Amino acid sequence: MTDSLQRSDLVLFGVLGDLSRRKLIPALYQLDRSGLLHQDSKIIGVARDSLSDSQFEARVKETLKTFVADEELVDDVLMRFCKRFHYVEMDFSKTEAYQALKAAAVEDVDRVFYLATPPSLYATICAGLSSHALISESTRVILEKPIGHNLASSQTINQAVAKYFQESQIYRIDHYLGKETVLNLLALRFANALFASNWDNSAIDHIQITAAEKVGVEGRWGYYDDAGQLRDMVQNHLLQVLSLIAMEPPSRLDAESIREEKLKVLKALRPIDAANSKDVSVRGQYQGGFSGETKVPGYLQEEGARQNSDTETFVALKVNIDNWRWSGVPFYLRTGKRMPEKRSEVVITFKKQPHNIFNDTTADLQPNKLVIRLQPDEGVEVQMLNKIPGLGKQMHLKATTLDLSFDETFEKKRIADAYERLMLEAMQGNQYLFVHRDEVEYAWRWVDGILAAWEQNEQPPKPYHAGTWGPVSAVSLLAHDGRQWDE
Ligand SMILES: NC(=O)C1=CN([C@@H]2O[C@H](COP(=O)(O)OP(=O)(O)OC[C@H]3O[C@@H](n4cnc5c(N)ncnc54)[C@H](OP(=O)(O)O)[C@@H]3O)[C@@H](O)[C@H]2O)C=CC1
Ligand SMILES: O=C1O[C@H](COP(=O)(O)O)[C@@H](O)[C@H](O)[C@H]1O
Repeated sequence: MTDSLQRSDLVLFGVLGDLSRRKLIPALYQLDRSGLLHQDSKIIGVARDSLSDSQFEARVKETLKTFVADEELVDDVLMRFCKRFHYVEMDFSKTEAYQALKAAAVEDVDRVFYLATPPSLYATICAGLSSHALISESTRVILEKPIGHNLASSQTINQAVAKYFQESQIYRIDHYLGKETVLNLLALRFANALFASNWDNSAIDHIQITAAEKVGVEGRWGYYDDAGQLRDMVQNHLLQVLSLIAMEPPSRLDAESIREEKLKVLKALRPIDAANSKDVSVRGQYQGGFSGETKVPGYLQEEGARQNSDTETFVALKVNIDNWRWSGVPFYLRTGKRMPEKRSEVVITFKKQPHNIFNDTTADLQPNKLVIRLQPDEGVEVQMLNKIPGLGKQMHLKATTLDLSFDETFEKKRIADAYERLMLEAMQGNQYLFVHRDEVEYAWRWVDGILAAWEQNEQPPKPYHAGTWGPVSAVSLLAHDGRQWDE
């Protein structure tokens, strides 16, 4: 399988960090196990701890034992995988330290630099690489999110990186774009005439996008308190999902065509400002409560918490897209920590039939729904009405579900983690699952407007108990329009 693969080597900055341990190293291992790493590809791990190659190898093995299922840890793959690694100790902020990397990266191959570091280091790292002639035309750089804290800081980062890399060399990660089910949105929309012809305001009543997490902020209070749920989840993941659902059909399945269409959606988002933010946005912050059976602390009682923080851990928004296709179709977005369950899904509610000929008192003509379960239990379901079998003049209807679970339909085929797909695509030089600079900046422009409105209107987060679906006002947001969240 590796014959058709392009060789590229990976340099992983921040190889000892949380993201590398939990996601990147396990994902690279899985790619190797699936025969998707070129046989000669090398991985250089870079961080500032002083470790010999054998100490580093022990860390890699320990990471894999923790984050890869026992039955997937195969001895010969593990041996091959560890042989690919080399560790370089360096302080990223010191220009002279890049000499050590230069000495390790002697082969003349395509190279991908993955910056799994705080974004404040991106410019410094790019400058260090450049000063040691480690960047060529074929070099690519992967940037982790968040790209900045607002529009201004994201522009600063993007400009700094652009001094050293062309846009075609920059791969901005949004890991939702690597999820199997998020990609399936493209198949669902553009491979099925059934949906393609019903995908606008003539057929759709409204759309809900939920990304609920059961966990709290865990050990990430420092980072999270500075960000909040709007910056952490809406600015990137939810807006990317929304863009894929709302965009016009791209003419080709390539980076340029898809990104152009997503960008048009971002440009068409109706601003949320001080005049409307109280009507169309809800902020929440969790208090103590229960996660399943377990009692859990509130946000302000988490380890490392600063008292009186008014950072939101929940956001609900009513979003309008001001264009021809979506005029009059609201998109309701919600995302939060410490929800009752982990669930990300898109629910498309179609319009009701204009007239009921059935005269069935047991069921009014409930609208059809298309539910796209992004995670867990990945799948697609269509809710529709059917006749209950039976003789008699009177027809009785029943709400029924056509449920296509990926697990059953595709015979329990393993679903690859988003980072596996994204690293594979970056190493192969395919940019279509990565975010263009303009998308990042338009998303920030819109999000900055919401943040400014919250500040101007003094909209503090409303409390909700851990283990619930957010503050009551999130329910009112839809109730006000005669709708309710899909549970
Ligand atoms: N963790 C996650 O789940 C997610 C993380 N991200 C993003 O990924 C990036 C990395 O996050 P995460 O792994 O959590 O962060 P960590 O702080 O856990 O890891 C950062 C790594 O960079 C190293 N580092 C930092 N400064 C220097 C320096 N000057 N010289 C050498 N090494 C340095 C750290 O070394 P040391 O330990 O010595 O400080 C560590 O190995 C961030 O941009 C984050 O926003 C995005 C989505 C999810
Ligand atoms: O980027 C992030 O995403 C995770 C949620 O990702 P998921 O794939 O588990 O849905 C979130 O927990 C984290 O706060 C955020 O930074």
